[in-house]
Amino acid sequence: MLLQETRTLLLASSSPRRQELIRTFQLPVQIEVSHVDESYAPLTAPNEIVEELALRKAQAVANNHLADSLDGVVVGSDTIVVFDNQILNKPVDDQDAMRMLMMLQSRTHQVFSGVACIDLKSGKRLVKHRMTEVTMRELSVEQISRYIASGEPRDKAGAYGIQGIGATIVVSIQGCYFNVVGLPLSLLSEMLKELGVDVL
Ligand SMILES: Cc1cn([C@H]2C[C@H](O)[C@@H](COP(=O)(O)OP(=O)(O)OP(=O)(O)O)O2)c(=O)[nH]c1=O
Repeated sequence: MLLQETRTLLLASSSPRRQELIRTFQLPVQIEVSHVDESYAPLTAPNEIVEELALRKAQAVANNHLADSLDGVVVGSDTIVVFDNQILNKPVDDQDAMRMLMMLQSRTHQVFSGVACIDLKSGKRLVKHRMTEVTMRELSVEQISRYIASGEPRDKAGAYGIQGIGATIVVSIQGCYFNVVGLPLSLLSEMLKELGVDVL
């Protein structure tokens, strides 16, 4: 029987969630944090923002391997929350988290995640995104304050984490759950397949 050649996935991310999620593929994973400028032009559409930033992150790591012979695929990702045409990134402080959660409670918002894959051998680049709709329950200022005090909102787009105690404030979702957590696994596995890497 021919053993399938295993190629390394280079995850261009500092996000512990993404690191944990990509390991579910049971493929060799290397983490290489990319330090890129995450600014974007005003009025850029959400899908374009997440695709552009995912590619920027992946490209920065790919550039570090131009001279070596590493046979792998670099994966970059970016997640934003969109409510009423407003883009919510990670909150800058607790007050910002309060502003975001007051806006999101009792309503439905969109979560966009972009994924970029760069094949180091062929140079082929793929960039796609997914969108998930999330509906939050009604929250009082006191409940939001207690949630912020838990520390969970701090490093998350939209100031909540569906995978943590934030699960209790989400009523329903439509679309991919992992897209909300920061890495849409079914989309990523499809993209890897296109580059010749079979997860299953
Ligand atoms: C909405 C939501 C976001 N998030 C997280 C995923 C991302 O880590 C973060 C969005 O910030 P990003 O800028 O996409 O990612 P990051 O800075 O954490 O990591 P890196 O750029 O190095 O890859 O929000 C959750 O963990 N749970 C959620 O429910």
